[in-house]
Amino acid sequence: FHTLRSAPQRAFGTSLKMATKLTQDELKKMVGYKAVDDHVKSGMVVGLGTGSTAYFAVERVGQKLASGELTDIVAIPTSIRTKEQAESLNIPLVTLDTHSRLDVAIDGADLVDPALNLVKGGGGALFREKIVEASADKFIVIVDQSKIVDALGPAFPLPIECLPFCIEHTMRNLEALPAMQGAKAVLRRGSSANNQVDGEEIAISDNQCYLVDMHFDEPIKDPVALADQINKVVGTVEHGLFVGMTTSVIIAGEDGITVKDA
Ligand SMILES: O=C[C@H](O)[C@H](O)[C@H](O)COP(=O)(O)O
Repeated sequence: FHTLRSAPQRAFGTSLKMATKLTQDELKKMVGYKAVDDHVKSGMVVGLGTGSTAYFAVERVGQKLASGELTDIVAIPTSIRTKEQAESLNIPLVTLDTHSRLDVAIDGADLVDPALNLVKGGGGALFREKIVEASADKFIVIVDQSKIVDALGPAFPLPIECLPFCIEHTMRNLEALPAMQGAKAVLRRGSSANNQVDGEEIAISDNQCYLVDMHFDEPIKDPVALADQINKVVGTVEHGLFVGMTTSVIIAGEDGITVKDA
């Protein structure tokens, strides 16, 4: 997973300062555990996110099921990797085909703006994340302070999952969208948790699709318009803009944990 994430680079300005007190993993664990402790109750249908932060939420669900503190939980994973982690923890799994409504979904994010809009998909899991999280009554986002930005855009590229067929044509059409503001499309290469291919091979998503990362020089002015325009490009499957979906964001910062509600 970490190697797949290496394609888009994030600026870790604030987090380096925090790391002198708590490591990045300790911060991720704090918010992952808190999200489960605060929002997951026995009997719920729970969406399990993907990534290095969501990992700790999945771990916590597994712990609480094993101890008997939680019972009668079923969960829906948002990637093959999360499915494998959940199975290793004996978390009972179902799918959207049998459970179309979830009580809660918990996941990380690559960027969070002041309106709690997100960029997701740095780990390539955005389609399964979006279909699951759009079906949840509550969507809880867990991040460390480094993911909080004034506006989506330059701090982390926007991933778009696309069908492989004539990918260069689709990339040109994405670059030409008015709300794309001249962002440059880059086909993601390198390892993926799914196909375990290293080097210059094109990264393949869990859905056997390609990932195109849109690199912005300036803040995205209108995420709603951009999401709408991307959805109309033939050849795209889903994009990493999660607009108007967040219920709460739990943030680990140098002064402890804060919660922002939508
Ligand atoms: O595809 C990956 C997901 O959208 C992740 O939730 C996102 O990339 C954040 O991952 P992490 O918690 O590892 O920074």
